[in-house]
Amino acid sequence: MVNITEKIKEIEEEMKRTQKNKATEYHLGLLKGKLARLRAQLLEPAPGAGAGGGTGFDVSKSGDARIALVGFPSVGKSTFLSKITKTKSEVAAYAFTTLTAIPGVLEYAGAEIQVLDLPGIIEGAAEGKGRGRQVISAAKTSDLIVMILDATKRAEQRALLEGELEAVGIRLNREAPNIYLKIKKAGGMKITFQAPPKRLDEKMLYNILRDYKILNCEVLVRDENATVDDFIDVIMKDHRKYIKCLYVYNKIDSISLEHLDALAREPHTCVMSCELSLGLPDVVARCWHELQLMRIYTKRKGIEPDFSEALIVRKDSSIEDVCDQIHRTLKETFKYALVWGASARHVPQRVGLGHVVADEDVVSIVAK
Ligand SMILES: Nc1nc2c(ncn2[C@@H]2O[C@H](COP(=O)(O)OP(=O)(O)OP(=O)(O)O)[C@@H](O)[C@H]2O)c(=O)[nH]1
Ligand SMILES: [K+]
Ligand SMILES: [Mg+2]
Repeated sequence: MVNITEKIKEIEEEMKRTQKNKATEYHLGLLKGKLARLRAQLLEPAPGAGAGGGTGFDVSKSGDARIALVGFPSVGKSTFLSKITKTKSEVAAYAFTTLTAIPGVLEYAGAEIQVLDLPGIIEGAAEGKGRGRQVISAAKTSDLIVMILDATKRAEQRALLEGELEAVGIRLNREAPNIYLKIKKAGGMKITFQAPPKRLDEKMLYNILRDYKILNCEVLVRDENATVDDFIDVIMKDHRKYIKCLYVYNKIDSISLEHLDALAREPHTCVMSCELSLGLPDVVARCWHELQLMRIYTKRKGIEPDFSEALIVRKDSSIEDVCDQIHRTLKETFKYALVWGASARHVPQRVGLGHVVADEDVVSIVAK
């Protein structure tokens, strides 16, 4: 493991030394590819390795979605968990008060959202410092990362943390690159660009693919702005996770109004003071919004819909997903469904399993 860390350092240093220009472009691209491969290796648990591997904490998923609280020590992660759930996680003024993952349940809009309070991570977490790798593995399993930041600390903390998450393949608030890659058994490499690329060329992709020992494949670059990093992300797609992130600045009781105002205007950002219970409902509402969960109400024939209890489904869910939520075997006897609400073209609309529902639709399933 030490060896991989050293190799990573070596490559990072070589990249720093290498001037960026047309002549070094290919070499830098290759180094980036190597770096990505080594970082992925670092995250594989070593054979026979016990704790400290890339396995996260032993907390099973529950509820409708999972939120991970990630941040440096003593920013107020545990205080936040204790405020928004019934779980009490230990709070103290010293770093590393929390040593493992503490799950709580946030009840909101009829949904149960699991919130994981995690140990603080420090610089170098991605390389295995502290419990960093375990924390990051846990974050990787979440539907939303809530990055808690200390409003009284330097502005760089945010970029530092993002860097740690990036290094292990987490991509925050981004979509997978629009590049198609199909690995084949024979036929050589076929590289096509949908529009003239601005930051890539065929030779560069060819070199990187060869370095990854991918000799037979089909590539279609659909995005003219795609970069080498995007291309490496596509090759490494099994090690990449695209997760939403909400940045939450805590301790605004201790900063000026001007500073607070500037922080609150950053994208994907909320501000709060757990100590003064300021801004908490807003943070929770933003979490709900970012999770993009939908509430579906069911209705039996001849009876008013049941608005007291919603089924919680993910964004873009279909009637099939709704059936699966109700009962494992329901779709076997499914005949059609009637839908009232935003997704219905006329009410009620008669639809099949593939119909995509909208938030707060009312659905009545008709069985064979
Ligand atoms: N001023 C101020 N202090 C706060 C606020 N929220 C939490 N604190 C204090 O910050 C300190 C750290 O809080 P914790 O909740 O233990 O922080 P943590 O991020 O869970 O820390 P670790 O588990 O050690 O990583 C405690 O002394 C809290 O009382 C706040 O809104 N304002
Ligand atoms: K603490
Ligand atoms: Mg804590």
